[in-house]
Amino acid sequence: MSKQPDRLFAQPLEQVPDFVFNEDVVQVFPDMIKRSVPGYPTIVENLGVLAARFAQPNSALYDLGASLGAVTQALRRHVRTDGCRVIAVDNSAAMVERCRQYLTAQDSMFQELLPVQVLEADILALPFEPASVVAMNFTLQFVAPEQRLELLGRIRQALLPGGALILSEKLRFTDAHEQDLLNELHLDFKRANGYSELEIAQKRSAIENVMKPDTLETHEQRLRAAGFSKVVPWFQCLNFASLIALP
Ligand SMILES: C[S@@+](CC[C@H](N)C(=O)[O-])C[C@H]1O[C@@H](n2cnc3c(N)ncnc32)[C@H](O)[C@@H]1O
Ligand SMILES: O=C(O)C(=O)C[C@]1(C(=O)O)C=C[C@@H](O)C=C1
Repeated sequence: MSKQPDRLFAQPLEQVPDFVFNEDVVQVFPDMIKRSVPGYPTIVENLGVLAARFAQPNSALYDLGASLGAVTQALRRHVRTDGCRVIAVDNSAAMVERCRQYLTAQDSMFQELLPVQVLEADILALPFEPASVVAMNFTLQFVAPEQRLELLGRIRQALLPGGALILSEKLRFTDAHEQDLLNELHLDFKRANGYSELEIAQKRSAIENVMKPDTLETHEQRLRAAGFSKVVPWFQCLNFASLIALP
């Protein structure tokens, strides 16, 4: 994986453009996400552990919004169920190209990894195959809010009995005090990871139009409306959480 440090927002920009997952972001992405999302390494590794419990023989495991394939790798490290294969999907050409390179390098180093297919596609337009595990790690927050329910409904339809959707998201809070506290603590996390006030402020303007977090209650209600029978939060670190949704 690229070890390049994230300095994308270190210099003052006259106008901060909306955040896009382009080549510049790809170069620094592993460093950016680890220094920006509290608990990210724990979530990724345990996604593999969780998936191993829900994986059904001869089924697809999806990694939606795979970026550089960190979750795909965790699935391949932990799932040992016969006949499973991973389908990693992302609509950023730059991400997909680098993801394929990383996965090919892994394949040449390790035997017995699950087969993987990397698709450059929009998850909003993708017909899903029957699947036992669908992982969406910090991807739904980038989908337009009015399209989220329909997407979750299609995922629910594709899920096999005994399977699960694992959904990780940044959260928003209706209680103003809770929102302010967790937001401030998240900024402290970024500061502790070496981001300057300028980097933090410019990144915030870059993502505020493209990333729209929901409250935990909105997630739970929408997952139910999409046909999921049970929603179990399994991880939260500050304002970032991960949920297991059962069909
Ligand atoms: C925050 S990153 C996900 C991080 C990754 N899952 C991980 O754990 O390392 C969000 C990813 O979702 C992708 N994405 C956003 N909207 C998408 C869509 N409609 N279809 C496919 N991919 C999408 C972006 O290109 C980006 O790579
Ligand atoms: O909330 C923030 O400030 C973030 O930087 C979060 C976040 C994310 O949750 O995906 C946003 C964009 C980058 O992909 C990495 C992290």
